[in-house]
Amino acid sequence: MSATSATNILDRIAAHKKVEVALKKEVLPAAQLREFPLFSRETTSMADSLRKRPFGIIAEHKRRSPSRAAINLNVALPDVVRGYTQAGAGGISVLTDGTFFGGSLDDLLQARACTELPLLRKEFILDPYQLLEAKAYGADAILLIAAMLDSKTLGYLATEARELGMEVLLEVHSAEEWEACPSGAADLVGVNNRNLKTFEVSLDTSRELAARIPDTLVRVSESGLAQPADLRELKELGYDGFLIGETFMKEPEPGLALEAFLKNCST
Ligand SMILES: O=C(O)c1ccccc1NCC(=O)[C@H](O)[C@H](O)COP(=O)(O)O
Repeated sequence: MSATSATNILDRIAAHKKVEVALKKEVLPAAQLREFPLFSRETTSMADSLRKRPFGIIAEHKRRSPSRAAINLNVALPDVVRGYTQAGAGGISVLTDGTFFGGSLDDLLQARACTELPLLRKEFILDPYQLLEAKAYGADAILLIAAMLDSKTLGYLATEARELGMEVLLEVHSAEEWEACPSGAADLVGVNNRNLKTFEVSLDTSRELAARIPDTLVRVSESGLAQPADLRELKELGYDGFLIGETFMKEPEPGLALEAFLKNCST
């Protein structure tokens, strides 16, 4: 996709999501989600899992994306999730958006059946209904994107997620976005290196924001991480976690790719 057509990707996703969520509420009322067996499951802390590892990687299941079209349509999700688990991931991110990323809530459910690691529901969350879905399908943590939410909605969704026992990964793209976030809304702060207007990736975003985020929060660098040396540098700057999708998913066996990557992080 060209930079021009990507200019308003978050706006386009948000417009689509509003319609999608309204339809889903008609088909499956919120009260029924609360009856799902996993709804009462005790969650696992993504923050703790990342912090206890030398390099806490949240490895992502990602078939395709607006910036890359097809990344890997040939691997089975259970193989990816089991491979990531065996390789030493600190957590797993599952993209559940269908239209733009080719994911689904069924992917999250399958992932839950394949690992005890904390699972992040990677979704464009605008409505508390999506939090109920996340819990019902096995998530331990959810993503809130500062660029998509006003401060009041962000604070409200964060509180609701915590009441359901899930942690909040709050994603920011700039210092301005971070400063505008309500305090206390995040358990983990994700600094996204991908500019969602141009799709360009620059680790300078993580470098610039590192010192602005207090070390009481788990700092996660997201997107465009392809080299173990990048992780070593960002760890020195204070990052506890690293969200990585394409680098592993573009390989025939993403789990083996993560295993090799982690070996090189420590050498
Ligand atoms: O990846 C995209 O093209 C994208 C476009 C628009 C909104 C979000 C997008 N990605 C979501 C993510 O946050 C990444 O999948 C995640 O950080 C992993 O990134 P990468 O390691 O570069 O696959």
